[in-house]
Amino acid sequence: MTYQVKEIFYTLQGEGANAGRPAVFCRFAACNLWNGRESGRATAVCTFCDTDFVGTDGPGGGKFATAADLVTAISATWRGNAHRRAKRFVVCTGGEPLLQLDSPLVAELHDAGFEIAVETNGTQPAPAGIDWICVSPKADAELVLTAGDELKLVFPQEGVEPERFEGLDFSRLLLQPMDGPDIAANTRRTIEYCLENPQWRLSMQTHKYIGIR
Ligand SMILES: C[S@@+](CC[C@H](N)C(=O)[O-])C[C@H]1O[C@@H](n2cnc3c(N)ncnc32)[C@H](O)[C@@H]1O
Ligand SMILES: Nc1nc2[nH]cc(C(=O)O)c2c(=O)[nH]1
Ligand code: SF4
Ligand SMILES: [Mg+2]
Repeated sequence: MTYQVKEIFYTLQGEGANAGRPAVFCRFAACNLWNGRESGRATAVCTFCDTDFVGTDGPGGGKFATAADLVTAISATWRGNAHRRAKRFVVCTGGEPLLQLDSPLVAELHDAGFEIAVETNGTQPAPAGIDWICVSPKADAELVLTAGDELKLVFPQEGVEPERFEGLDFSRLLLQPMDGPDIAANTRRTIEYCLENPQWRLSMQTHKYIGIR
């Protein structure tokens, strides 16, 4: 299969329980919950997206004919020194990565020594073998991925109480303030929610505050 990738870059994971960990980000093009165009935002299933995932024209982006080709590009983007305590780490995101991340790509990434994380909206099944699954449910989208390493709910979302997700099989429950015009108020509300409901922890988008990608 041909993989369509918006961009590939090396940075620190900014969000969630792995925040601060060096990673190659592979941002797959396209999403099933928004077409990515501003004109379509208001009528999309997911309306608050902070990301440009349209096309294959970003840094390191392109169309990759095989899993091996894509892994060659991801490997070339990793620039950490080898160390016994630090495996190479790739975060597959998008757009919606589970529209494209398949078993051959999982196998090639593992063969190249990568630990694989995914950031997903949870509407698609995941291929076996992914090492870290982060699901971020969207209010109006059916959730099919009900287990993983972290559930990271963007907060607040109209019509969604975090409680809805507490019975699912996730190791960590995280709330991430919704970025946009109300980020200050959303951050205060998220902090207050966690203080009152300590089964939830705060996930900040730290990269936005420290000025990295
Ligand atoms: C751009 S999405 C791509 C992966 C996947 N489509 C998803 O939604 O999880 C990456 C992460 O950013 C979060 N996100 C998107 N827009 C956001 C916003 N305005 N504020 C806070 N988090 C946001 C998503 O919920 C998700 O956890
Ligand atoms: N530094 C950094 N961390 C991130 N964590 C999740 C991201 C995403 O867009 O999926 C992201 C991102 O875009 N940059
Ligand atoms: S599901 Fe993810 S990529 Fe798609 S529009 Fe929403 S936040 Fe953006
Ligand atoms: Mg992002």
